[in-house]
Amino acid sequence: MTINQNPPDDLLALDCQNLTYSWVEGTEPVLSDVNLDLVKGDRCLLLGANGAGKSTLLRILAGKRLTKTRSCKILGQDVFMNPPGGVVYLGTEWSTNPVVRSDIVVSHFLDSVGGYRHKVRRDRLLQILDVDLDWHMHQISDGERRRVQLCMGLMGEWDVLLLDEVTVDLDVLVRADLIDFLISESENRGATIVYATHIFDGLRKFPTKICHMQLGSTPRGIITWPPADVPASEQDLFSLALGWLREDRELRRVKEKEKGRIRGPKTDTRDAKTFFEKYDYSH
Ligand SMILES: Nc1ncnc2c1ncn2[C@@H]1O[C@H](COP(=O)(O)OP(=O)(O)OP(=O)(O)O)[C@@H](O)[C@H]1O
Repeated sequence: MTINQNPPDDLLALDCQNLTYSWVEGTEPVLSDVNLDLVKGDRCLLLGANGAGKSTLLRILAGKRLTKTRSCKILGQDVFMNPPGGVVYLGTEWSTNPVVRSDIVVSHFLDSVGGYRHKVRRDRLLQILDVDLDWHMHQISDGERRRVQLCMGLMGEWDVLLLDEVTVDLDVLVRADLIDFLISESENRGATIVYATHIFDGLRKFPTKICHMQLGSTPRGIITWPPADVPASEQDLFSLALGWLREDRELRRVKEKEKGRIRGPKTDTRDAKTFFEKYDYSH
């Protein structure tokens, strides 16, 4: 595998150096010395275990969290102090907002967020995402609501897209068409994408870069994908992720054990006995 090194500055879409972040000041950082630099047109897959820090990183890149380190730029601009235009962040929390679950018709909803300004792209996305403009937002499924979110987020001409596992509830056909659309956006317009996901089905053609997020850091840097030194038959994202996540779990266990923390069942069973004595499950 080859590591990406020193891209020219004018090509850099995303430049994040030694980013460190703690949720609560003075506590152990959840992100530590994270490095992520991508050139325009890159499609980067962010891989990591639950809790590794992927969402935290994407939210920081989207300018939603203030960090003390001033080392995070998109298209040459500080993501928090001087946020660049053309950045779209799509996360799962959107669908829990009561507004997007209210009795509003999809056509009105999309117009209210500027859909009329992007009619050609909006109509193309309506096709790809198989969205009915007459749906009512409070009467559609989670996956259908997700498609409306994607249509809303993608209809403008974004330069950088930060996707946080928003394809998990799409059916496989819509997901495959969406992946093709994203690939064409980066190839034809030089748009840059960072995509955090745990699902690797149908992603073979997607990444040009891979970043392994391990317990809040990026020990492997940015890996160019597909790797020139690995035969195509062995370029399996699922196996790669499985190997990395096993390694992460071992490392995490060692670190937690040093702090006296252990996951899973406790060795002392007194609490469990008390629990079963207290509640009668025989009927
Ligand atoms: N609001 C919060 N306050 C404090 N800690 C938080 C908060 N949100 C997340 N964390 C912690 O930050 C760490 C990273 O969380 P994050 O959501 O970034 O992980 P992730 O890699 O996106 O995980 P997943 O794959 O499960 O989505 C976790 O240990 C989590 O417990």
